[in-house]
Amino acid sequence: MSVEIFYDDDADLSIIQGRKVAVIGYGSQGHAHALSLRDSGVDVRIGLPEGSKSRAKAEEEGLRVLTPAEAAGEADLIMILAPDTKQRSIYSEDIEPNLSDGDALFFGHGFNIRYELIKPPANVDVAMVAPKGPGHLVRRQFVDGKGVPCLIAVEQDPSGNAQALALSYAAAIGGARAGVIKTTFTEETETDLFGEQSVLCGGASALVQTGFEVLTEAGYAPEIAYFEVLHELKLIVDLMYEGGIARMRYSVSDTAEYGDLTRGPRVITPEVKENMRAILREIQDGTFAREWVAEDEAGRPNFRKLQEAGERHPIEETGAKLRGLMSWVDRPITETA
Ligand SMILES: NC(=O)C1=CN([C@@H]2O[C@H](COP(=O)(O)OP(=O)(O)OC[C@H]3O[C@@H](n4cnc5c(N)ncnc54)[C@H](OP(=O)(O)O)[C@@H]3O)[C@@H](O)[C@H]2O)C=CC1
Ligand SMILES: CC[C@](O)(C(C)=O)C(=O)O
Ligand SMILES: [Mg+2]
Ligand SMILES: [Mg+2]
Repeated sequence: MSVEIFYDDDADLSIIQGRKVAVIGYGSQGHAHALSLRDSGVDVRIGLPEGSKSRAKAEEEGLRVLTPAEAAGEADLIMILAPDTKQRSIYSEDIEPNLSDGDALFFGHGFNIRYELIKPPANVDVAMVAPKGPGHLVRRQFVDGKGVPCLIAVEQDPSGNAQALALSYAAAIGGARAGVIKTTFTEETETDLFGEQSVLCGGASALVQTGFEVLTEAGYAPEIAYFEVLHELKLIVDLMYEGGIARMRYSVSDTAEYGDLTRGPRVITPEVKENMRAILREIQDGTFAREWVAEDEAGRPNFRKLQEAGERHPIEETGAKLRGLMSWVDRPITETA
């Protein structure tokens, strides 16, 4: 199945420049969208509750900060970039009462629409602009004249203009420099959850931690294990990013390539593929979404326990020490890029 990919020449920036945009939330994605929209000549205000710790960061950048309800009332395009689990209540309390004919409701991820936690009225456009990358890098790439690819989707289109509006928004945050692919809320949500759980975050973290454990439990120095399975992973992935797996295999030694081809399938066995399929089924049938919403409503006890265990993993102590000696690696995450 072929996809439609759009670039800057396909987008009309004046469409988003003609709207009053409210960005609800100023975290990883919120700050990136808000600052890049502003730098692209868009009229932006930020919606954050009184007392939010993000308020000071947005104000330091000279952005106008209102409450979510005030921002939604003023704007004719509302982009929700608060945590997925908070969006349902923000929508019902602050946004829904402020929606009018012709408004557009935008999302950075399809979770709340796909799992029907938010059901917008028929008179507003509902669309998505989902960058395929962490927000701090979305902003960093924009500032560097580059861009992170984005997915766009349209769920409701009473204006008949929702796709052009989403593409214009994606261009304003740098996405159309890299490529904007048209998809659906369902496809974005399911592939995004699968990617972060199985490969990008869950799979990669578990692979690195397990490799570190195997080496250190066998008596090798933690510093050597860290460089081998974590630090060098970025250098290897950089080659894949630039030229695919083939370029990485071209650059590593024949010995490494033979080990890759013969041992890789012994690590990622058919059982691992079955596990990935089971994870995908839990995403598709709503099991994961129900579990995550219930965990959040219960105050996230299991989430916190697992976070603490991750922070206590010995690789973190070794890594902190080594990164502290490489000033170019230990780059702080900021909200200004
Ligand atoms: N992180 C990423 O890179 C990516 C995220 N997304 C999607 O973007 C959305 C935002 O995620 P992310 O950027 O990670 O979120 P973060 O957790 O980084 O930031 C959330 C922001 O929302 C604010 N917030 C919390 N409660 C409210 C509220 N009641 N009203 C308004 N604002 C509130 C927080 O403020 P405070 O400081 O007070 O907590 C914070 O500024 C999600 O849909 C996510 O799936 C999509 C692609 C990548
Ligand atoms: C990979 C995690 C992500 O989906 C992202 C940065 O794209 C997220 O939800 O943060
Ligand atoms: Mg993602
Ligand atoms: Mg995600």
